[in-house]
Amino acid sequence: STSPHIPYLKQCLSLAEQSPPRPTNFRVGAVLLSRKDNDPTFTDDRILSTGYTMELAGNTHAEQCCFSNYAAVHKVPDDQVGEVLPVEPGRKLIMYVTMEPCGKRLSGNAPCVQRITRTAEGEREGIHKVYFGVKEPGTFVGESEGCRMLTQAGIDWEHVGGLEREILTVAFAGHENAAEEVRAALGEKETNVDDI
Ligand SMILES: Nc1nc(=O)c(N)c(NC[C@H](O)[C@H](O)[C@H](O)COP(=O)(O)O)[nH]1
Ligand SMILES: [Zn+2]
Repeated sequence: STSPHIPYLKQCLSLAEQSPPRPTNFRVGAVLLSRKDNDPTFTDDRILSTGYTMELAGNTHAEQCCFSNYAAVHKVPDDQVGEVLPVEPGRKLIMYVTMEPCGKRLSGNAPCVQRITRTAEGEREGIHKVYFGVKEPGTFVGESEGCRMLTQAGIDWEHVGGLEREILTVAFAGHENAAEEVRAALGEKETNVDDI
């Protein structure tokens, strides 16, 4: 049986496919939900928001749009989204993203890990756990920092395998040599001539 996380990653992948292809980033999709504790089949999940790369104006990331969409619905500025996310006993806030949240961005804009950690303030736990389908490839920032930074902030995370090829194919679509980058990111060795 497939993991119960897979349908959510597939929903994130559908979101990512709506992102305009660019050589300067990855096409990513994100879903934010509230989950009841000890609910192994996720029957009582409540979707709170979704987002995809460049859904909103400017050089925006999927996770950023997901939070920004929620903040807009609740009529607060983006940096106050933590104050309007639901705090409900016996429920946790969960984020699904096709790709590991960024710890550093070439543009210098606030990385998504920072946006995630900032949802916790005072009594509010904020985001409890992040599930993603691939670690960030080294294309832009080399060794990814996202997971280490989440751990440092006390936020749990988990890589859910099974959709890597699909997720990377969508993510790299705007890149010059997308197919080769997907293969490299999948860790497939180049087949050089003397190996044939
Ligand atoms: N998790 C994630 N969600 C996204 O929506 C997205 N576009 C990236 N991409 C990560 C990549 O590291 C940055 O896109 C580059 O570092 C360029 O930085 P900018 O995006 O221009 O700030 N990562
Ligand atoms: Zn990001």
